[in-house]
Amino acid sequence: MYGVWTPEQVATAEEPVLARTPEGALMRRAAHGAAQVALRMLAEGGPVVGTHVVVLVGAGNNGGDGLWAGVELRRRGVGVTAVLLAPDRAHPAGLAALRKARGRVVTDVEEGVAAVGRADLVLDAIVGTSGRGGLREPAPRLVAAIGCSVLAIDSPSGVDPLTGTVHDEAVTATETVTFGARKPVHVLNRARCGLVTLVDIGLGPELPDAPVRVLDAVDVGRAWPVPGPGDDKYTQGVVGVAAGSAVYPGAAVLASGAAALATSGMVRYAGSAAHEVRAAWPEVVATDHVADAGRVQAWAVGPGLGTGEDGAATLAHVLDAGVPVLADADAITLLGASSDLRARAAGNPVLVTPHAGEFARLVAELDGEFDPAADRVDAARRAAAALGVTVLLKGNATVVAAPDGRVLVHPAGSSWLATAGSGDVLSGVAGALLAAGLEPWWAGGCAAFVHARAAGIGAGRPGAPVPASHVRAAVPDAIREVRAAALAAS
Ligand SMILES: NC(=O)C1=CN([C@@H]2O[C@H](COP(=O)(O)OP(=O)(O)OC[C@H]3O[C@@H](n4cnc5c(N)ncnc54)[C@H](O)[C@@H]3O)[C@@H](O)[C@H]2O)[C@@H](O)CC1
Ligand SMILES: Nc1ncnc2c1ncn2[C@@H]1O[C@H](COP(=O)(O)OP(=O)(O)O)[C@@H](O)[C@H]1O
Ligand SMILES: [K+]
Repeated sequence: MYGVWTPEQVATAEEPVLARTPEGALMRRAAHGAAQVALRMLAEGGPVVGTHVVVLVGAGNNGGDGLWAGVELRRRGVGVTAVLLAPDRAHPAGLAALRKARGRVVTDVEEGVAAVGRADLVLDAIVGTSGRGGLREPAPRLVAAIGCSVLAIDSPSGVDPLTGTVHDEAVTATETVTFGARKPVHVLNRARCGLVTLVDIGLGPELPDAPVRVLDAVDVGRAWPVPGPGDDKYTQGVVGVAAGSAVYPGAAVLASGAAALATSGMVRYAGSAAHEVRAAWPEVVATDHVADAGRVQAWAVGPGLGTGEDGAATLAHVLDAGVPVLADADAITLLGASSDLRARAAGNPVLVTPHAGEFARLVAELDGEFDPAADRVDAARRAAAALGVTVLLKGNATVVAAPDGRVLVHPAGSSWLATAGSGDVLSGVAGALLAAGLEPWWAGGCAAFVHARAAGIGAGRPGAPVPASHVRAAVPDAIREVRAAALAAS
């Protein structure tokens, strides 16, 4: 597990470190780390001596990092051109050092555009953690001229460091090198950051508890339920899947199957697709109504359920059952439209798994601002607090927010999971984990992790779509992988 800190928290942590280190030392540490990454990137194309790097230098300390990194690159025989976007405000010491190292300094925008066009590598030192809003001219013109690899210093300029949202013209980095701590942009917008390298500049002891965390394979493997010698099918937790429908049985079949593959206890199914579920998964005990389903340790409710009276009655039944509940799809729409159902869920171990559209319906009747497009971590956290349930907001970066404020982010490796039915697979996996006793925040985080890995494995070789049934089929291999990681780490 690793932590992610807000730019504000990182700035606060920097203060005491700045106070006890010689002036400029922290920036030199950061710049040294950036230069190492730049040299590695250059070396991938052959000898670094004689290559040409352009540093886009903004007005703040981010520009200072870029200038000092340029100084180190000059010492390694790299040609360096610094393009100053705000010539009067470029970091004075860094600029003087680069001039001394015989780096070229350009202030004319046309000259800068031409230099960018000839570069082997661009260092984006336009703006870092203090960047706000869209890039101001002339930055967009220079960014638009980039045609080679880019190393973003701290964060890709034009992408909000706190939320990962993109404003107009922004840098798409091949790699990003960051300092002291990862910031939200690095997990919320992987596509813009590329590979992220973290350089230690000694902030560790000064950082508070991480407001956002990211699970790794070892965490997930350690948390995954494994039956012991004394276990039987009941003691491992029985999961009930309340999904439909006879017309569209796919959701029920996908969710039930995923539940059967995720943990080894028992799956019950209740709903109008009982016949189809039984045919596809003979091990699932299927009935038509939740009232006849028998005892379960958690319910996964919603996919294909319908949003009419029957669906509402089913949801009310499972929310009153006194066991953890995973609510997805139609169950989310029903919750959003009924304060009575929301009251039954609040304060209980409930995990809701909306995509963007379902999230909007879920919070429609709540007071306050919930805008995932502006800040998905904040939106999920507020929704979880307001509803008193754990919210897993789906998307390229999945956010899992508990009502007590804990947040996990799972950055997807690719976007192939955005395929019909893959959410039903996630429901089955997460429901099974709830039944096995994981609390909703962990169940959501572990399910999202294994779901994404299953998509990668199910696709076979990377670079092609993966249908939801292949994602489901790859769940056991994904579990094997995280368990192997946990065993290797112990
Ligand atoms: N405090 C320190 O000693 C350290 C700071 N570090 C670096 O310093 C950075 C933060 O430095 P600063 O706080 O000076 O701020 P930045 O350099 O991130 O940005 C501030 C400057 O960018 C301009 N700016 C803001 N938004 C803009 C936009 N949309 N378009 C164009 N220009 C924009 C502002 O007017 C201001 O001049 C970090 O990202 C990191 O790279 C590192 O060197 C580590 C140590
Ligand atoms: N752009 C994306 N990149 C990666 N994963 C995505 C992206 N968009 C959606 N997903 C994931 O795909 C799944 C889609 O779920 P959902 O929208 O409920 O689909 P369905 O209802 O068809 O089953 C979720 O796990 C979600 O996090
Ligand atoms: K930058």
